Amino acid sequence: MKLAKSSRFPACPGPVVTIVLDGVGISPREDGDAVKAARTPNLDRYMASYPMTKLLAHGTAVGMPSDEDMGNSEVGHNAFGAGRVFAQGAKLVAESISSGHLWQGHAWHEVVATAKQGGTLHFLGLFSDGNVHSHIDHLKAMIEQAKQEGVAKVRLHILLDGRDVGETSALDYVDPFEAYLNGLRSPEFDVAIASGGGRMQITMDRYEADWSMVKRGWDIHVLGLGRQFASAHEAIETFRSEANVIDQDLPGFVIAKDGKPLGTIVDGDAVVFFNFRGDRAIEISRAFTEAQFSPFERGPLPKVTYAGMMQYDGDTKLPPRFLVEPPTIDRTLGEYLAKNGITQYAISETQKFGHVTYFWNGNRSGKFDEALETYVEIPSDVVPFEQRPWMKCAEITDTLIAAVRSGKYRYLRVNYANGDMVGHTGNFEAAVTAMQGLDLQLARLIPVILEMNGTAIITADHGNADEMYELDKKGNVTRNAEGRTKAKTSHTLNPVPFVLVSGENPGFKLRQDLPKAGLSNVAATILNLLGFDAPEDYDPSLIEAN
Ligand SMILES: O=C(O)[C@@H](CO)OP(=O)(O)O
Ligand SMILES: [Mn+2]
Ligand SMILES: [Mn+2]
Repeated sequence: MKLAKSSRFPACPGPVVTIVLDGVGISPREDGDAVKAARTPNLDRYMASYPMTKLLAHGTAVGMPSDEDMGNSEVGHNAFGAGRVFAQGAKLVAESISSGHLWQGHAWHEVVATAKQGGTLHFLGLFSDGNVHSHIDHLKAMIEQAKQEGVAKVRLHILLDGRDVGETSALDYVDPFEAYLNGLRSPEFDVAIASGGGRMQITMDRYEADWSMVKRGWDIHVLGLGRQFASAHEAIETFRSEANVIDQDLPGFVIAKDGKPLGTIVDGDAVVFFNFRGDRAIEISRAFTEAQFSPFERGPLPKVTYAGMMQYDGDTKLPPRFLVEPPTIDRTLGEYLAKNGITQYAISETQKFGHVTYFWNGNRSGKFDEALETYVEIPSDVVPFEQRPWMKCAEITDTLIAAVRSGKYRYLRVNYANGDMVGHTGNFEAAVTAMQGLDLQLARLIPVILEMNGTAIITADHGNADEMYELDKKGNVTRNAEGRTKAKTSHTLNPVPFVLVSGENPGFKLRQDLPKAGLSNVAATILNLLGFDAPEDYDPSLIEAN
């Protein structure tokens, strides 16, 4: 994995720093765009006075099945880190189902065999067609296949979305799904929703930001401990009438009959966690599979056959049993740099820490070279982010500036969570504040990078804060009965900025002949800035020598 010194690009004399503004895209429209509405004089100045282009950050450009699919942090950071586009989880699972490959694997056979010995087959995961973490079609295909293979009892544990799909769309999924289950049910096939709750309340924590979420999920799904309802529909309507929360924040619920939960998880059962994306799947997978486990009190661990939709961590091999082979993201930028003696530094706050480490390195939680790599996590607040839209951007910047000044690192990367995490709340004012907080940090950080003779790349992994209003099919802003705009909490399909901030006469310019450039073109660019030629099969660099 030796990198060739470039004959065209001299190595940047100072550090090269990639700044990922998570969820900051470039929208073609004005209304509902918190990025444009925010007063960001510094970002505006960098965009106006340095070489800038737009990068594709959604759809096939990042390995999603179609160009209707928005981007997300996993596919975005995988593309940054790998310098190439790999078919991603969403696509691999869909293909594995349509080819029938999934049903032929060991994992599926073991799951079905367990259920046919008298266990219940449980499916647990994010219940929408967002295609960021999961897709409801994958769930349906598995239920139908289980029935066909003679499984007698299936229970569903549904995590309500409202983050990758409309903020209050849960019933649009639940109601037709109940009708679908009615069609499948027979004297030989008992299938029902057993528990659920909002994805930001239970089960889907990530990067150990808040284990209490996973504990709440465990109690609901496994132990059947929680507020009881006759149906998911009733639970959703009741919670909505009691508190003004969007789907992702709905509390957990247990479906019960005569006071008895419909589907606790017990010895001899099989459990499939049907999300393909790993960050928010790792903690619950650990809870189901680790014999020694300290993050929370599980009670006696039920002996179940547990399978993940994919293997979520290539380093820890978690979970050991999985239905679809994850993409083989190899020879990443991080690995090349490590093998060529280049020092690296990665920093973010908890909510995005794994994005610049685990996702960046092709879904591996470890390092390539302990001695050459420093990873820093600034603990995130555990509050609704519309209450603290600045999040930890100032603290991240304090620490990053010290790292840049130390001169110890040739290549640094940072993710600022604000545009994304606050964008997901659907709160327009908070998203504007988030962008303004971020702008102040750029004004602190960039001059230090330039003072150290370095180069900064300002970019993003996908859009989010750039569209805060839901649009109808014709592209018009939707309004509720009182005439207020309806919030859009999900990512967008918009491109993202790529700004190259360096000292005078850098010796290179942006190429003009790459109209379809995307996030995967960034890695080769970084290698060129560090004075190396990129590997042959990396997507082309965005710069050319003067
Ligand atoms: O919060 C998340 O899990 C996703 C949206 O589902 O956002 P991101 O891809 O930016 O991490
Ligand atoms: Mn992101
Ligand atoms: Mn996001």
